[in-house]
Order: sequence, then structure tokens, then C-alpha cells
Amino acid sequence: MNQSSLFSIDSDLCATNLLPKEGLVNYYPEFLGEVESLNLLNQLQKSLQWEADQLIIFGRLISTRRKVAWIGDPKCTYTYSGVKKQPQSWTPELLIIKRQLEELPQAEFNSCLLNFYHDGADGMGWHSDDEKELDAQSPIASLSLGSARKFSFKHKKDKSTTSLFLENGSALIMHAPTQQFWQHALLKTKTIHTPRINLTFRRISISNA
Ligand SMILES: O=C(O)CCC(=O)C(=O)O
Ligand SMILES: [Fe+2]
Repeated sequence: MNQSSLFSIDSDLCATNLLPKEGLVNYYPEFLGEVESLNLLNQLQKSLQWEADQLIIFGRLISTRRKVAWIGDPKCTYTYSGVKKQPQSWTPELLIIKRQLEELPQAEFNSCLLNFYHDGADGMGWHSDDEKELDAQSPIASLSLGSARKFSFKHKKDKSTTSLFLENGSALIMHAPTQQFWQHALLKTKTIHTPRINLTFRRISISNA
């Protein structure tokens, strides 16, 4: 097998759609190196302001153990689970990562939601990233640092599911119209005792920003 056919097999693998229908999701393992990813996790854990996420469950406001940080261009306010958030400023490291990730789908992001999962007891329930401020045509780029965790998609109508492990340093691109037809969740796993940070780079519509 020559070099060019090897290359085309690799790029085909990267471009494989993880969903069987009504959406497009691509997975890129080793988007960042192993050591670089763990260093970035430590640095983000220390340098950002993390706060509990707030969810309304059965009419009651619940604070999560999982922590969140919201970064963005100055006008990118974002209502997440009913709570309006003002963004923290981009750090130089996050701007570099943003530019690298923008090259995968050839799209521009203006904001980033970070989630800190202390261990496998922290997770995120079924939802779609379809808040009204988000540009529904823009892809969402997810970068995972630290412990590999199981991430699942569930089709809104036929309830079929598909799952993968999001590994340290991996990127996952969710293209439109994935959010319209699929929910996703980060499942809890008792056997994981080490942290993970996930960054989802998003685009807030200019008219709302
Ligand atoms: O932690 C993850 O991989 C998923 C996070 C997520 O779905 C979100 O931030 O909307
Ligand atoms: Fe999400």
C-alpha cells in the first residue's frame, strides 16, 4: 500500500459520521497530545472561575456538583438551563485552541462552555445544545481533557442510541442538524476517580450577541 492510499484511509476514518441519520458527528482522537492535554486540564482548573451549574428539576433550583465556566467575546451572554451568564474573557491558551478547532469544520466560534467533572460521579443528563441564542447552523466543537468518559446520543423520535468514549485530547464535532434530531449525555461511571474537563466551542448569533 503506498503513502497516498494510506492517507486517504486515515482521512476517511476521521470523516466517518458516528450517526446513522439526521445529523453529522465526527470524532478526532489525539487532536491534542496526551501530555499537552493533561497540562491544559491542570492549568484551566486553576486559572478559571468555576461555579456550580444550576438546573430546575421538578420546579426546584438545584446546584450541580459538576462545575462550569463560560468564556466568550464580551457581548456573548448565554442563557443555560434558565440562568443568564456573562462570559469570562478568553485566555491566550483558549484562543489558540479555538483557532485550531476552527480548522476542523471551517467555522468560527465566539464562545466556549467548560464543564469540570471531578470524577465518574459527575455527569450531564440528556439534552440538546439548542438554546435560542445559539446559531443553529453552526457546528459545536467539543474538546475533552483527562479521564475518558462515555458519551451517548439518543434519537429524539425513535430513541435509538449510539455511544463512544471521549478520550484525553480528543475532539468531537457536532454539525447541524444534529441538535435538532438528537440528544446527548455524559453518563456517570462509578469506576472513574480522576477529573475531566470538557470544552464546547459554540457560536452565539450576532443578533443576540
Ligand atoms: O462533557 C461533555 O462531553 C458534554 C458536555 C455537553 O454536552 C455540553 O456542555 O453541552
Ligand atoms: Fe451538550
